[in-house]
Amino acid sequence: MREDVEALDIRDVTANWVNAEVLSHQIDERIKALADLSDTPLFFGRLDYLHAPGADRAEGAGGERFYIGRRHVHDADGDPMVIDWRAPVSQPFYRASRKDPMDVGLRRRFGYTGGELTAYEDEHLTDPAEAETASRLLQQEIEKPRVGPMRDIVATIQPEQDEIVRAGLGGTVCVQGGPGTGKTAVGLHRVAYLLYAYRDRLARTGTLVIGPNRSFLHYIEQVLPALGELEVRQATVDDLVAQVSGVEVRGADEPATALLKGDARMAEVLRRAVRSHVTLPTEPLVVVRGSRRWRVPAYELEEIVRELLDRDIRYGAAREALPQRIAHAVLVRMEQAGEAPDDRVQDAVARNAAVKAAVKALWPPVDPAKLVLRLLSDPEFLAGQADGVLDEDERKLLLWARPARSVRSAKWSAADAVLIDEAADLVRRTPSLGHVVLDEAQDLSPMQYRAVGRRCTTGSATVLGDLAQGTTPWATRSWQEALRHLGKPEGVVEELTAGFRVPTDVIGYASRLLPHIAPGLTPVASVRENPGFFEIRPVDGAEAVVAACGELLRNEGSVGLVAADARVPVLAEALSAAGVGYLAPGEETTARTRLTLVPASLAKGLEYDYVVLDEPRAVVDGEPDERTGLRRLYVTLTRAVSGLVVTHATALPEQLA
Ligand SMILES: Nc1ncnc2c1ncn2[C@@H]1O[C@H](COP(=O)(O)OP(=O)(O)OP(=O)(O)O)[C@@H](O)[C@H]1O
Repeated sequence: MREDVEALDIRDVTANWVNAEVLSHQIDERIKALADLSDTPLFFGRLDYLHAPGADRAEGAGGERFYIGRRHVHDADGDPMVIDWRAPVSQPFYRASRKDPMDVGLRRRFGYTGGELTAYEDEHLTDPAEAETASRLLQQEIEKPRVGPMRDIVATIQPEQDEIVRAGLGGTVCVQGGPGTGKTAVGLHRVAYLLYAYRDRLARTGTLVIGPNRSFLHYIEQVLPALGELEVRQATVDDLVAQVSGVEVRGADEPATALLKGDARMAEVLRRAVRSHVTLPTEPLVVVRGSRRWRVPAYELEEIVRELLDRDIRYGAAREALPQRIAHAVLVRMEQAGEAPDDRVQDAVARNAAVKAAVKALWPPVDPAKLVLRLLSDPEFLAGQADGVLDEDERKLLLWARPARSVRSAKWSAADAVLIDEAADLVRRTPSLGHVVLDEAQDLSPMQYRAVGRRCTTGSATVLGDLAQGTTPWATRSWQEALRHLGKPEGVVEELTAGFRVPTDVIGYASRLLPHIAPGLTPVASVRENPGFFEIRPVDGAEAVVAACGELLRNEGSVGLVAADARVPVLAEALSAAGVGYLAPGEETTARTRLTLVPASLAKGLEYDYVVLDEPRAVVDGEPDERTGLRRLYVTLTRAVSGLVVTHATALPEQLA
């Protein structure tokens, strides 16, 4: 297939050089998408249907056999050899069961070792004599040592995951799932599925994956390209709002201030602040044209302004409509005086200096950043807009101690940028994408949910998160509430509880924290057969922690040394002193360097084959309050795939007892 594309000769088919450039770009992209990936086999499954799908199921009608793979492959005649895993015909590979065989007689899974076909496994779903067995290949896949960035899971997507992956584009899905239940994997595969099933629509509107930080985005960035999808944008919420707000984030807020700035009530304050720029007219408007003067009385101008204020349109759109509305009022007067003005006259009146001046006075332009600057600097302005919404203490929290002089010199915080983004949307509607995947959603503030929501107003979203892993002061308390802030109250909440990452003993230990951090959540049930390696080791200093890393590095796979942010420098020094090389989160492991030193604040969403967790007490104490500390600890305890060593010199938090 690649050779066919490479051999295309487009010299005679393009009318001009622009067409030729566009076509040759498309061909390059196609060649890239068809690249061979070493270690990635073309197919991983086979389905033998009892009848040809879609055909008459009369007795004697022949069955059909399909190979299932990462992408569609056809032979020289154009006949399919491998069916894309996302095609409807492939669905039984993930969903068929003995209870509902979906017309499949045989399901075969292929196992590979380094790209070589080394095993297969058959299920005769309609044979009553065959006993149900767990898939060895699935077990092997899950137990495989982890190295490098995240991989796709197309060969082993589980039925409950597949339901989410293949949910239609129309609806918003929210997935609550404990650590390692495959939320990120499911979200990424869902994008790939949607791009397949709704290619044209999404090609126009676009898709976006939102993650918590750069290192996380690096960790997941290769999954979609491996599935042949190269066009999906990945960003953090901060990246998104930075683009619109145009301000550089150089400041930080106290937790209480950040909490308030992220509160949904700020949206109302901003709405009022934007609208406060509109003034109702007190003077009539006089337009001079030639020898005639046309007068629109103040009460009529007021009607026009009020009507625009009542309509559900953006401030900027109303501002653009206002000159024509006024011109129309002038035209009515001209007609009453016996003139016959046409559209051109109306346009000319709309551009008349007097009309322009009136618009400027009645409905002045609003600069979103300047507006937020004023709210945070001017106590009287803030009090006017926040009346009945924020009390006096709250308003004090918002006001800068030293008011900024200009947008450029202000020390904007991340939460300020979100406020500017909200204000910008009040002035001009944010364009909507077709689908947005929001990962680690539990850490978003209501205002951040709104920022994400306005990027998919006419599209849908996949929201992924774990209430127990919320570590911000504004962490999500309920998914229904989050969906409301997102503007998708009709979104459906699903729960995943089967754990694919963390070994039984380790998840059992970490789950002791659940009653303290998220009572009511179902603990994760590990599907790994290997109980994993788990040890709690009292140590007397950083050297002993480094020694524990050394021991674990004797195994295959990656090792993560996870520690409270404040302990990272000490451990970095100890590692260097011992001559042990290490990476930062998101950097790719190599054969020589398989150890990553992970600050607790960046551990979320990542995983390592073996983990040394340094000093749990320090992880808890590194957070402003105990519940957040215990949640951070829960995150750090649940990063290991094959084994965990907890090292500690001070007493462990009593909640782990
Ligand atoms: N069906 C599956 N088959 C094989 N591996 C799977 C499957 N589902 C998930 N995994 C693996 O389990 C690990 C955890 O998945 P993932 O990171 O998506 O979980 P998560 O729920 O997002 O975790 P966290 O809450 O920690 O962010 C990954 O290595 C992923 O590839």
